[in-house]
Amino acid sequence: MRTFYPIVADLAGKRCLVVGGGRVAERKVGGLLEASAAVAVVSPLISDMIAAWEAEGRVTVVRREYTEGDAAGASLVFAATDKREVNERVYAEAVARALPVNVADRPDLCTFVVPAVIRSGPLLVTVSTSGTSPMASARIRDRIEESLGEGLDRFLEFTAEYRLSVHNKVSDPGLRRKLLAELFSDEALDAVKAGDWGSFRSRMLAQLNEA
Ligand SMILES: C[C@@]1(CC(=O)O)C2=NC(=C\c3[nH]c(c(CCC(=O)O)c3CC(=O)O)Cc3[nH]c(c(CC(=O)O)c3CCC(=O)O)/C=C3\N/C(=C\2)[C@@H](CCC(=O)O)[C@]3(C)CC(=O)O)/[C@H]1CCC(=O)O
Ligand SMILES: NC(=O)c1ccc[n+]([C@@H]2O[C@H](COP(=O)([O-])OP(=O)(O)OC[C@H]3O[C@@H](n4cnc5c(N)ncnc54)[C@H](O)[C@@H]3O)[C@@H](O)[C@H]2O)c1
Repeated sequence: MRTFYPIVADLAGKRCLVVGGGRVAERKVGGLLEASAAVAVVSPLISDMIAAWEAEGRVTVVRREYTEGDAAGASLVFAATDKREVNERVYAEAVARALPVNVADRPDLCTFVVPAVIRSGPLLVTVSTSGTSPMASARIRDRIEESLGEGLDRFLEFTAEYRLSVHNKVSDPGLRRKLLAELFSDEALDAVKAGDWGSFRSRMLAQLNEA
């Protein structure tokens, strides 16, 4: 089995090439837009969603078949056509340019795979089966999402601010660790899941005041 290395990439403003404009390409484009990438699609036909993103100026579409050279200037390359031979040519160009490449119908050729994700504010949970079982990744993601509940984004906003205050106010490393451990306790996460962490928040703020 291949063992992948996980990274969380900043693609804001980076040119990402998606070859193909169908269902799979649309999912990849959607994920790239969430990360504010500069997405270029090359495909004779595109889905309605990709056309809508193009109309909003969020995606550049070139309506023709892929030709060698399309990957110039890209940071990431996605081969997502329904033609195995075209996907292989996209792969070959990306490899020749030493670019990371994802090939929709060939996990063996992917130099990176795309995980199933949960986003909540700054939180990003990613699930991968190392290319072997994508639907399992999606279902396991769903289970994790259920276990977290809603409202984590606001809690994480609070914890980021609280953490900064602790760092600014408390110099003793032992006390810092104690305050932060309590902030990320099971009790807190359970209260967030129940949608009722107001009293927990007040208690934490009072503790910080006294520290
Ligand atoms: C997680 C997710 C992210 C995303 O795409 O954004 C993703 N696939 C998703 C869904 C999904 N994909 C497929 C089905 C139908 C059921 C099935 O066939 O199993 C479903 C389920 C559905 O549609 O619900 C079919 C499929 N997928 C691949 C092949 C090729 C092959 O295996 O040969 C085939 C067969 C095509 C054929 O029939 O020929 C390959 C890949 N798919 C991956 C990612 C990478 C491995 C991820 C990992 O490590 O786990 C990898 C290797 C490359 C890549 O695409 O990056 C996304 C979840 C979306 C969500 O968030 O809900
Ligand atoms: N990785 C995944 O998550 C995943 C999931 C399902 C299917 N697949 C595989 O991905 C591939 C695409 O599936 P789909 O459902 O998006 O297909 P689709 O039929 O919806 O779309 C195919 C797209 O490829 C474009 N295309 C065809 N020839 C082209 C060329 N020469 N240059 C540029 N674009 C070209 C078409 O215009 C069309 O937009 C299939 O091989 C499928 O087996 C992968």
